[in-house]
Amino acid sequence: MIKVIVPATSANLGVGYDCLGLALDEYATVYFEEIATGLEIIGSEEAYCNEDNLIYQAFLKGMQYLQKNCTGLRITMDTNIPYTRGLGSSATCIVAGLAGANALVGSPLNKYELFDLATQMEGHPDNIAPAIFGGLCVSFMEEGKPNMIRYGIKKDLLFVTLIPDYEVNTKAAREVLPNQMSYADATYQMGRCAALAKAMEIGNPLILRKACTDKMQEPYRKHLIPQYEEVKKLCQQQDMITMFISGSGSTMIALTQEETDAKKLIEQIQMLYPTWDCRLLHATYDGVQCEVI
Ligand SMILES: Nc1ncnc2c1ncn2[C@@H]1O[C@H](COP(=O)(O)OP(=O)(O)OP(=O)(O)O)[C@@H](O)[C@H]1O
Ligand SMILES: N[C@@H](CCO)C(=O)O
Repeated sequence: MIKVIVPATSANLGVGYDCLGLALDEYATVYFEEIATGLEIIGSEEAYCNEDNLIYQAFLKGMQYLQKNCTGLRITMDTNIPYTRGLGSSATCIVAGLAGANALVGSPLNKYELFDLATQMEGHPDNIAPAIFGGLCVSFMEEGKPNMIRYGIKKDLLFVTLIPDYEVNTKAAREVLPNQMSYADATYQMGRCAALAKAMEIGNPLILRKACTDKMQEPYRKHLIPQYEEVKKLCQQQDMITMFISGSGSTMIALTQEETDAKKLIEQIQMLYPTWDCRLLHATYDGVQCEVI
């Protein structure tokens, strides 16, 4: 049996639309076991217990790429990563399925080959890179192939993760974005994106605060999160370094270096929105891990 562990990821970090992504210390564990025949899926929501399951689709893609077959498969999933909330659940499934197939046939593929295959499925590399390599990844596409470089993350940065009780589907959240932006806005964005990555690495709260003001996607997507403005105001009152939409939402992440401030914000949000799931997360350097058990 193969055991695969994949971290949750937060893409964009405000200004890094489709190119920045960070691995967080919340994980999905997926077991792959070859069986005599058929497909068994355990631990996923009922709606995903069929052949359309994204983990299974990625597993099939991996097998097809490796030109291998499997008689039947049991997939068992144990996850703390919420679906369709902006914490990279789709990337987790894709990476798990491909890594599971690879490990089942003796791991012929390296992480860069998995990165390429997984990005083909997800369509953009920003969640896939940290799900595979861990840490803070800057990625870009060249001639249809993903490339990435990894930054460090200052250890004391805390990610206060506020998960609403409703979904925001990535496809829908991409449809609300305009097709073009001006040179002035592109310049605004590039400077902040480059500065943000370095500021995360060295832990510079002043630059993080200024750099994390996005013009490319948050102004359009905030309308999909009715509590966005209220949460943002609360984060400012609580002196959080910054707050951004995680991936395509609905999750929002506030950044702080003070654990007491993080806990206070969580208390306030839980009083206001008792059905939300609030977690205090940290960055992790652990990308996907596979083990034969
Ligand atoms: N446990 C699961 N089993 C099967 N499919 C899943 C599972 N979790 C997520 N998915 C698939 O991933 C889709 C969610 O992907 P989507 O990109 O909308 O959200 P996300 O990856 O959680 O957020 P983001 O990309 O913004 O970080 C679901 O509709 C489903 O197809
Ligand atoms: N960069 C992606 C992340 C979500 O998959 C987006 O914002 O649409």
